[in-house]
Amino acid sequence: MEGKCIPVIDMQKLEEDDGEQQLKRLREASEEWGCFRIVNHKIPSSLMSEMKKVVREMLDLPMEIKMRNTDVIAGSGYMAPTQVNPLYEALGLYDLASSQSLRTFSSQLDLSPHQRETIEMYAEAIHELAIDLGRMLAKSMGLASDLFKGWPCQFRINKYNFTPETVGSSGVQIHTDSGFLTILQDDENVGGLEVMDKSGAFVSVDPWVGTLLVNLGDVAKAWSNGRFCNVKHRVQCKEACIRVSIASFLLGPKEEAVEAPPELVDSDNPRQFLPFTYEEYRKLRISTKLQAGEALQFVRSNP
Ligand SMILES: O=C(O)CCC(=O)C(=O)O
Ligand SMILES: [Fe+2]
Repeated sequence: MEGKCIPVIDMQKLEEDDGEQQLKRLREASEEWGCFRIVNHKIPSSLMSEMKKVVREMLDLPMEIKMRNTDVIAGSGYMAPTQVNPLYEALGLYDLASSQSLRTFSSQLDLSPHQRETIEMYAEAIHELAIDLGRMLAKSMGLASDLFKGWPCQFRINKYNFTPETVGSSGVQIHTDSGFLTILQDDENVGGLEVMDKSGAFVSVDPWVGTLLVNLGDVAKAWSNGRFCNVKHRVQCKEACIRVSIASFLLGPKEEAVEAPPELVDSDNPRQFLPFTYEEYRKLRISTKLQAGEALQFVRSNP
């Protein structure tokens, strides 16, 4: 049973004064898996299901409207199906904490007031959760501060056009997420997501309504001086149903470089990565087509 394998973190317990045990679990999950489910988070399930409804409506818009969702940073806008991932398409919104960006996105897609409002509420709640999670991850490493405030966040709304003919084929190729952390609202009915464990085996992630999945990305690996795992994952077509997911990425610092805090560097743990900006790193991943964390080799201190 897959659900047994992915660690589960209770957000409510984490926020309690005596949350030491949960913090330890969080650190272990981040180091061993780079992936965990969160339960008892503050996002109302009604908001999650309303957002999913709105997202489906947006993905059902005609192609010429979806094409208006243009890039703000490299690769942040609409992605049509390609030869590599023919079953996959995505809409994107950068930066979800900016009301101007939300307005532009909504106008480009001609969204209704209700759709706009739902996206705004969801963006606000997810952003708050991402910052909370960042604070807890820092705390789990013995660092207490709001290190991740002001880091931009991006939405990616994914649709997988699975049919009976495509069962067994790939929805999205193996990759790591480039940023610090991802909060994924996966499809509540349709499975297909698989994460790689430390031994290199893929573990299926079963749908679990009302919970959210967290993945740590390449920036988390660099920021933690190699301690956190940037989890490799992919989506496989396992059933002939449309699959929809909402990924919210807390990317990296806007202008400053990604660097491990000095507390995480000592003679036993020398600095593993050179400072780099998130934007440089994102471009590097795109230009090298190295999507599964391999691009980190170019920013290693001792290549
Ligand atoms: O659709 C999913 O469950 C995963 C999507 C994903 O990995 C991503 O958007 O980076
Ligand atoms: Fe991903």
